[in-house]
Amino acid sequence: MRYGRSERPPPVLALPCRHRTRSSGGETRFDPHKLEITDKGSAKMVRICCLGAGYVGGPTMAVIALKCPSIEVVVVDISTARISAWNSDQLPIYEPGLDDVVKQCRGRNLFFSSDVEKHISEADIIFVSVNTPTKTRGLGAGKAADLTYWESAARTIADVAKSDKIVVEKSTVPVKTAEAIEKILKHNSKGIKFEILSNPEFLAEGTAINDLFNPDRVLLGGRETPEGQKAVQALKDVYAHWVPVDRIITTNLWSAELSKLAANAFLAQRISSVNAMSALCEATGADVTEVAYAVGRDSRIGPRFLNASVGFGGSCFQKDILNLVYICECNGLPEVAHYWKQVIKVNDYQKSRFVNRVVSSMFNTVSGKKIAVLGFAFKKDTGDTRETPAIDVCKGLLGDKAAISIYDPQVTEDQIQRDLAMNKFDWDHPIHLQPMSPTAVKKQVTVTWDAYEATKGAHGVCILTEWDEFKVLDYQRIYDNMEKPAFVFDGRNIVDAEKLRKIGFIQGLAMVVREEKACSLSVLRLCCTVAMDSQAHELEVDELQHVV
Ligand SMILES: NC(=O)c1ccc[n+]([C@@H]2O[C@H](COP(=O)([O-])OP(=O)(O)OC[C@H]3O[C@@H](n4cnc5c(N)ncnc54)[C@H](O)[C@@H]3O)[C@@H](O)[C@H]2O)c1
Ligand SMILES: O=c1ccn([C@@H]2O[C@H](COP(=O)(O)OP(=O)(O)O[C@H]3O[C@H](CO)[C@@H](O)[C@H](O)[C@H]3O)[C@@H](O)[C@H]2O)c(=O)[nH]1
Repeated sequence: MRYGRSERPPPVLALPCRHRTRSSGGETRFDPHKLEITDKGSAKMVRICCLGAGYVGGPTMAVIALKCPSIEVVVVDISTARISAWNSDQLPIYEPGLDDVVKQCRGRNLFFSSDVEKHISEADIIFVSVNTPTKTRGLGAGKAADLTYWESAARTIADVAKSDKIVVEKSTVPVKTAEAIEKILKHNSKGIKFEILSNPEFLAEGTAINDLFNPDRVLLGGRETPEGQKAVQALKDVYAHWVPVDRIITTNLWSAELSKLAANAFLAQRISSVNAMSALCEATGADVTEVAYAVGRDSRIGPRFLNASVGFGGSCFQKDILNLVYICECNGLPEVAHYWKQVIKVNDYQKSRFVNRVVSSMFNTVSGKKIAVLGFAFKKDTGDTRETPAIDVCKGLLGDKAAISIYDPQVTEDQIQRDLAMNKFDWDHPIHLQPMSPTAVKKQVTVTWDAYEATKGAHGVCILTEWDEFKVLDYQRIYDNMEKPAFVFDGRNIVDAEKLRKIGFIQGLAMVVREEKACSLSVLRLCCTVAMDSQAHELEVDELQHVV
């Protein structure tokens, strides 16, 4: 469970009491163009319901509630544990600034509830922000998006709706999903009108609140009919409460759906490009940080998303690119599918390259050696571990029989053990539907709440998440308490390589030995090819001898 530091589930609190303003028995009509409820002629508060109280639904709706005090927002979920957590002091996700936003509007115009049907039936605009995992079996397994949760949400909407609704795709979905959803909704509609909009979310975890406050753009796709355009305008009016109108882009439905997959593919492609370059840098003595900087100074390329790393993680990039690959294949575009597949392949290569470097640097075996892992989340400022590269790295090291000691400021032991035991793609299903207890809890893994404890007695340290606190650890203290030779492998390029080298670490921080020295010391070659970084240092011969 992703409950932040504490392993104790948050207390279950009752939903705050609400006073409904809608008069009973009155015929309720929602005019999406005016964005107001007309109940026998009188203006009423707009009601939004969001299905899915996860990393997207929770923060997005909290910000809408904060920025639009005149709109009532209810977030519902089939996981009662998640809803309880949203109603408690310990929110189910860690996101800087989120607590503050929720505190300001929860109980005012922001509510969390398990009563899915009630709130669907009362809402005017329904956001669907449920899981869209990668299919694990059947047609398209391992690539296509599993739309089970989306379809189930659509069927519930169709079943319980009693008035016209705007249904907004917030989840990331394959292009043309709206068409399928329309069929489900309209087939069951009993004369009720549904307008489907695509409004993909571009927030990144760890910066979600800032991203929502100041989005680069808000994308709205709708049908090119008068009704479709009215619905688009209605949703535009919601965002216009705080987003400058020139940042609200409107497109047709299919462009909006595809733009989301395209944006993630482009972002991930930059990371795989720089990671591929990091391999070449290590082979040639170039410094990938310097290369990325020089490349990024070209205004046509830009500096962001060029940090070489142990590989990208997170719930979106891999899933969405696999989905894109599948869509290309289905549309008879194998060359295009192949192109995007390489982004994933390079990412997998980068993770296994990291493991190989650790093992080969440490004299070709980590069996029985304690390896400290600093950082388990897929990036800093989140407790999210979905598809984190740390899972693959730890599994790789465990495969070589290492004893791993993990510290992450936001990830619990329970979560780590579950991640290391879970099958591929299982993590992306609602939490209460995931396997309850991991079948193969790793005895080789310990988890601590302290970086110094994790590194005590270790032979090597792997930095796998770029938490700011790892930059300012007392590395002299860490070194003093480690087995010697002490190795550091920086998978995020965050520590000062030169400083660590002076302390005495054998820096997994890419030490490339000059060929002439290495050839006379061929037995020492294995400790020359270390980690992922940037700086190509010359490893002194006496240091090499010391290592051995
Ligand atoms: N996490 C991100 O940063 C991010 C950003 C942009 C887009 N997305 C996309 O948004 C969607 C949701 O992602 P997430 O990270 O919030 O997932 P999540 O797992 O954190 O949340 C999804 C929630 O939906 C609930 N749910 C499933 N079926 C439901 C139903 N029928 N009715 C009500 N609730 C239901 C689950 O219990 C779960 O709590 C995915 O399609 C994802 O690709 C995610
Ligand atoms: O230069 C970089 C930038 C990122 N990463 C890694 O890439 C992964 C993803 O990072 P980031 O994109 O910042 O976080 P996400 O929360 O996964 O956000 C991405 O995925 C979301 C879900 O679709 C989108 O909404 C966001 O726009 C998109 O940035 C993480 O493991 C990062 O450490 C790198 O290795 N190098």
